[in-house]
Order: sequence, then structure tokens, then C-alpha cells
Amino acid sequence: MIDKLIRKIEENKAPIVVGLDPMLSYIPDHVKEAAYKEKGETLAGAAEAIWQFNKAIVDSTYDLIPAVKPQIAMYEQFGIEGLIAFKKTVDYCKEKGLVVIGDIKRGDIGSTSAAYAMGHLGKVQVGNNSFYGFDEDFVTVNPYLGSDGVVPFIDVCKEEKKGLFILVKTSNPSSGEFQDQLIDGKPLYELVGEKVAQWGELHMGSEYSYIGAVVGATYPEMGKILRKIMPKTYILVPGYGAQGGKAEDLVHYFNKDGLGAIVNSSRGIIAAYKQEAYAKFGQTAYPDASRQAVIDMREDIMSALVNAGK
Ligand SMILES: O=c1ccn([C@@H]2O[C@H](COP(=O)(O)O)[C@@H](O)[C@H]2O)c(=O)[nH]1
Repeated sequence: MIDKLIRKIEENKAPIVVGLDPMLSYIPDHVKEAAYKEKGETLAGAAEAIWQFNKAIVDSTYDLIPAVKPQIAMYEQFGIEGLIAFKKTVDYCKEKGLVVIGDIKRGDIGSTSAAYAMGHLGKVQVGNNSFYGFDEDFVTVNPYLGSDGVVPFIDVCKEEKKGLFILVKTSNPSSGEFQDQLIDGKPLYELVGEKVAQWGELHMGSEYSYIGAVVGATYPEMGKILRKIMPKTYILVPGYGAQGGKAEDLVHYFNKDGLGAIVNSSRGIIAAYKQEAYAKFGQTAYPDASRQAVIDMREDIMSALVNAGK
């Protein structure tokens, strides 16, 4: 799957991911009204609104991008109905040829991690039958329970030819509380980065490993160091746009080959119609606003890479 992701990045000249984080407040009134008319102001109504909103954004952007990253929390808050909308979104994006990164941030003791891994990436056995659950292509994993929590995900990836993005240095303001703590003089995120690189070396695609890392756009100096520590690791970079990360800060997350990183934007794309720059599209043409925001993001990142000689 890492090779498919890289091929699609190269074909589209777009090292970008659209984050599908459909908060109800981002969904235009006409979409919510139609969904509530059909299913009521209920969890099912909210899930229908989410699904219709996502579908329109995917239809309007899929030819420009390699991948999407649905954030499961935005679906899970609506219970089972929300998870059905999550699954419909995953399936639809895959039908459209997109690589799907499930942002699920799981990690637990061994047997529980194995269950998460089977449910999201692999198959479960029921009697003589086996079934895929959510069936994303990659998922995000929290490594802070140690190898026991991560290895079950790696095992399923090996079997299914899928991949992971392991949290190394997150983009949020308080990420340093634990992640920057020094252990024998080295910050914890560097130790985690070294471990991710070791796991990765044992699980390679053609050029890059299918064991990737998450490094936030909001800490560019740390991103530069982590790029060196993890030369063959693909880095998923959240925090561009709405959280303040800028294209010129992100060039060091990429290798000289212009590959090695993929930058996520969620609110900046799916709620583009709410921004001043895209206001001319209005609520009804929200998918067109998202398309334009993807084009602008691609241009922003590609020109920064060209200026940096990558
Ligand atoms: O370090 C991290 C890890 C994950 N995220 C997730 O990415 C998106 C960011 O959304 P924006 O609207 O582009 O800010 C969201 O799903 C986060 O949960 C992150 O931001 N930082």
C-alpha cells in the first residue's frame, strides 16, 4: 500500500491528504436540512448529513488527491450510526481509487491491539468465514504502550500489505508535556522516532517502509531532526493551515527525492467555503470551494518544494 500511496502522490503531483473531519458545524444548512427531513433530528439524521457532505467533497476532489484521512472521532460521537457513516465513507473513497488513512490513534495491550488491527486493517474469523471490518489502508497508532501494542498492527499490515502511521511528535500545543521529556539527554520523540525507523527497516515497500510516522507541521525544527532519524519512513504531517503550519516550514519533512512526507489538511479543505478567500462560492457550492482549496494547497506545497530544490 505504501507503493500505491507513493504512485498516487507522483501521478497527482500532490503530497497531500484531505482530512474528512465532518463536524456538524462545518456542514452547510441545506445538507443538514435534507438529512433531517429524511431521518429526523436524530443520530441517523446527523450520520446521513455527514455521509452526504463527505460524498460531495470526495466527488469534487478525488481526481486531484492521492489520499483521505477520515478522523474516526467525528463519526464515533454519533454512535453506531456515525460508525456506519465512517464505513460508507471508507468504502466510497476506496471505490474512487483513493488511499484511506483511518485516523483512529489506537494502541493497547497485545491482544486488544490485535483486535483493533483486525477490525480496522485485517479480517475477523467467524466460524468458517472471514470478514473485513472497516478495511482502511493505513491507520494511525499510538505507540506509548510499547512494542506489545504496536507489533500486532505490524503483523496485520504484513499479512494484508497495508500500513501504519505511528505518533512520534504530535502537532498539538501540549504535545511537549510528555513527548519532549529528556531521557538520558534525548527527547522522548527522538527515541520513538528511532524505534519507528527500526520497525520500518524490517518492513519495507520498494523505497519506503510501510511503517510510517506522524510528525506535526507545528514543530518544524523537530520535523527536520526526525527526517534524518527516519530516512526511509513516510511522514504524515497534520497541522498545516488551520493549526498554523506553513508550506515553507515543511520542506525539511521531505527527502531530496521530493518524497517522504504527505501533508494533511482537514478544516482548511472541508470547511473552505467558510473562509474569506473562498466566500465567493457560498454555502451551496461548498464542494467547489473545497476543490479550489485543494488546488491552492497543492500549489503552496509544490512551490515550496521546488524553491527548496526538492
Ligand atoms: O499530531 C496530530 C495528529 C493528528 N491530528 C489530526 O489531524 C487532523 C487535523 O485537522 P485540521 O483541521 O487540519 O487542523 C485532525 O483529525 C486531528 O485529530 C492532528 O491534528 N495532530
